[in-house]
Amino acid sequence: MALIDLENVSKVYDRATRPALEEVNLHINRGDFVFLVGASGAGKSTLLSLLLREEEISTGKISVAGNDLRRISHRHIPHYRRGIGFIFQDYKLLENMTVWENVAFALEVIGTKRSTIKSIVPQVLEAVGLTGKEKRMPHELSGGEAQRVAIARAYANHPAIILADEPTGNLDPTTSVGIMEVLEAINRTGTTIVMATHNEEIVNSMRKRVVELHNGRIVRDEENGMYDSALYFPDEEATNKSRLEQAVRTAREINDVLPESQLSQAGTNTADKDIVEEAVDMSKFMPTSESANAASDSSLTVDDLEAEEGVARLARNVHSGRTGRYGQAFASAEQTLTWGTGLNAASDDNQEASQSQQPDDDKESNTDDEGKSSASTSTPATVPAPPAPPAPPAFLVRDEVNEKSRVTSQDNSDEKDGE
Ligand SMILES: Nc1ncnc2c1ncn2[C@@H]1O[C@H](COP(=O)(O)OP(=O)(O)OP(=O)(O)O)[C@@H](O)[C@H]1O
Repeated sequence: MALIDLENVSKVYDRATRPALEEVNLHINRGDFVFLVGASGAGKSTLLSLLLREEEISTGKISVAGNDLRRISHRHIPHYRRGIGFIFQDYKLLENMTVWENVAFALEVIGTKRSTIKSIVPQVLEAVGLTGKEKRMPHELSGGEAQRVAIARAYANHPAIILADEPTGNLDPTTSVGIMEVLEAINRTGTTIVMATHNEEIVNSMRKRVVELHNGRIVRDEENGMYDSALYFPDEEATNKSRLEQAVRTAREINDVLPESQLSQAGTNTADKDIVEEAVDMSKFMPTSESANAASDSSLTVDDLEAEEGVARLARNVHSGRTGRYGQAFASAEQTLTWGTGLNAASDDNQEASQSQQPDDDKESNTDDEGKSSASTSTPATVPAPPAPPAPPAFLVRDEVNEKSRVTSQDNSDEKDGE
């Protein structure tokens, strides 16, 4: 059984004229990263609300970690939610608490020991690049920093699942890259992430699984998917995207033989020109077929190569010098791969240092204000080892999901150490 299972799920809100979700079947495995896309009103938030048990399904069945959500009594809902981190578009920080307290509070309410909280909070804050900002109040943070606090809070308990509803919705593209770095790194520790988004750049760059909703129904469920679907909604833009993909593949295939100048001249009308320009732009970052073959097994496909890159490609696309779909001008990649070195495996030294170290608001962190990093790396963030989690919620222990997730995390951390 998958970690998250929806079987013929429908949701009709009171007084609604049509179902918000209709006959939805969806299976999400442990460790998956899933983008939920679709037009406004398609049902993305409703799906997340059902998973969080904020709303109840009308018909069908949802199982999360083996728990039938219809059978969870109201009294047990808070307990159920301990295994799930939730990130909102508008952060929902506690305004009268500092950064440190916001994260600590999330652990306190689930009964985590004070000593454990003292150990975990600095680790997760470091992981999201907020070391040095512990004493700040939410109103003293940039949007990106506030969202990092929200992520730290959601991840502090090392949940098996993180649900995110438009986490970059209020953020500029540069800041969004940093947020996606954090989410990607968390996902690589074994946490399943389901993220509703309208952000085309992110979806197209990261090439994760894409589930598309339309009028409450799933119309597409695609590995390494793109934001637009020419298949289902063949409007001009989607068609152009699809052609762009084709152009990119072609550019890759001929990368070795066709000079860039000739490639640039290939387009004749405006749409073609845009596509070819973008293809040329992207092809600069793509390995030639020779180097790809040398570096990997000959069965490796273009899709495989694309799927490998994720946030790095997002950063490149965002910083390629082009303006974005919404006309933004982008800063350089060096300025935005901000969240630093990730979370170190919790050595005794580290823990002692972080426990004894009082947060210092003026202390320089590797991330200053959002988008002004002192880190001068152009490589993607390293995979963090997860913090040592507090006692997991009983329902996840029962299903052994959290245990497996932690094993995966440990594996990842070991792998990273060995690299
Ligand atoms: N609490 C509610 N009561 C009644 N109808 C609702 C409620 N919440 C959502 N709906 C309706 O359910 C449908 C799906 O809404 P939902 O918020 O899930 O869409 P969405 O895909 O998340 O949209 P957006 O991208 O704008 O956030 C819409 O028709 C919406 O009007």
